Amino acid sequence: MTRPILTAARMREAELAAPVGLAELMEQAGQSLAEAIFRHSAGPETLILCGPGNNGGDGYVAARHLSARGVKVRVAALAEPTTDLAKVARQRWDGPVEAFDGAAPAPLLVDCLFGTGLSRGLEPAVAERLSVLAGSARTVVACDLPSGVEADSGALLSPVPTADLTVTFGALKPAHRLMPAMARMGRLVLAHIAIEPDTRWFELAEPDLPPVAEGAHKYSRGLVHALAGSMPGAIALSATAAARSGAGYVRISTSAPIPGLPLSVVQVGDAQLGDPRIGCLLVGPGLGKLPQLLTLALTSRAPKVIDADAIGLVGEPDRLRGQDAILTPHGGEFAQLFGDHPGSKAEQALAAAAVSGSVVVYKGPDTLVASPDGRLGFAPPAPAWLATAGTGDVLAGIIAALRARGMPAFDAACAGVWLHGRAAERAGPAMIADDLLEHL
Ligand SMILES: NC(=O)C1=CN([C@@H]2O[C@H](COP(=O)(O)OP(=O)(O)OC[C@H]3O[C@@H](n4cnc5c(N)ncnc54)[C@H](OP(=O)(O)O)[C@@H]3O)[C@@H](O)[C@H]2O)[C@H](O)CC1
Ligand SMILES: [K+]
Repeated sequence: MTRPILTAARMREAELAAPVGLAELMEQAGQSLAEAIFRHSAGPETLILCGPGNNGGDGYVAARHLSARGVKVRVAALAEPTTDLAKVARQRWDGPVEAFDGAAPAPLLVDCLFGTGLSRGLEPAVAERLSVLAGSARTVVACDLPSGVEADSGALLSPVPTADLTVTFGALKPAHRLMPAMARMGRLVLAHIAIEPDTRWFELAEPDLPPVAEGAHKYSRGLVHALAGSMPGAIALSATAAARSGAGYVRISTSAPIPGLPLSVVQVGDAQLGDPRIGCLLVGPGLGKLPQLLTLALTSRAPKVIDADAIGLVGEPDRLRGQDAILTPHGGEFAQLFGDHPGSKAEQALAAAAVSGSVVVYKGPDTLVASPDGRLGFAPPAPAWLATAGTGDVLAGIIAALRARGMPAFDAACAGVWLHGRAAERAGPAMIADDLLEHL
């Protein structure tokens, strides 16, 4: 089940359109916050920091529910509530409210200072106090977002403590799955509240892979044709990854035999791109400066994955319109082809998909998959150790295989990114790209 993602503005629209009133939404938010805290740590002495807005309002509601469970709860307010909702929530909290400055630490800290309404960095003194209280707590829980995080871009507007648990409501926000904020979330719990998240942005989840049909043969299971360039090691990684990802048949056209490939990967001298059985072409890994091979690949009508060096040889993004292409750039390749588009990584990925008419896998510690039709997948956190040579070649091979197996381009890219991250988790921190192959 994928988790929906809404920007702060879309969240506010959804809240206003909800079948229940905002007060009821806040009650549900605060109650689920209390529930998640209690499940996570069974209620040690707790200090809840409440800000002036509705994020603070959630805090007062949670305080009431935790106290009703017998938890020793203290509330410290940064300022008096400024919204009607938060004022009511404050009034319904029947315990004392301390001043934020000077509030003593507690084993469990709940940060309800700011959420989606953060408009600038925290005052330095406030950020400093928050960091001291977080540092003294055994467990830090963030309400909706750790305070200081900008909900839509994932930027940190001031120093942000790392939470052990972040509880968000109704839908994830982009910041939950964009760096650097993603690294501050800890375990991310999405609490259900009565809003209808109508969105085509979502977090990638385990894919439904196409079954191997009865009576399948190697062509019907998908033929991946890879074009080798000047550095054969990279395309060998991609081709082996494609074979391990269920392609029925993997073929490499190369001007010289490539050693060390599985015997099941066929090497041929000429590209035969007119072969109607090709399920997906793969060009780019190890290509080097051979633009003629990209041009050759673009003469084919087959679906294609364009990766690595080939991305730098495209020239204008609209050259790819109508090519049924999946692009897999990392940050540098993305900037080279699409330039420095303003806006968040999410907006950049969607703009790139629109202008190129292609699915764009914008890789990084936070990886996005964008479709020209506006769908946007956000990858869950992947291990930092994926940042090693050759892992991009493996990803390109996985995606090419899934595309050749008949998955639509956007679904194949989303599934490939998800599987790639899980394979890295199983391979462990000492992995090199080659190790990924046995975990596919
Ligand atoms: N998701 C849901 O369905 C629900 C969400 N809820 C919670 O509501 C917050 C959003 O509440 P909102 O009041 O819009 O905003 P915040 O509580 O995040 O804070 C905004 C207030 O803080 C002031 N502000 C903003 N930045 C700073 C700063 N750096 N220093 C000081 N003060 C700041 C801001 O005023 P400004 O005019 O100064 O900008 C606001 O007063 C959401 O995150 C959820 O937790 C509801 O519970 C409903 C359900
Ligand atoms: K918060």
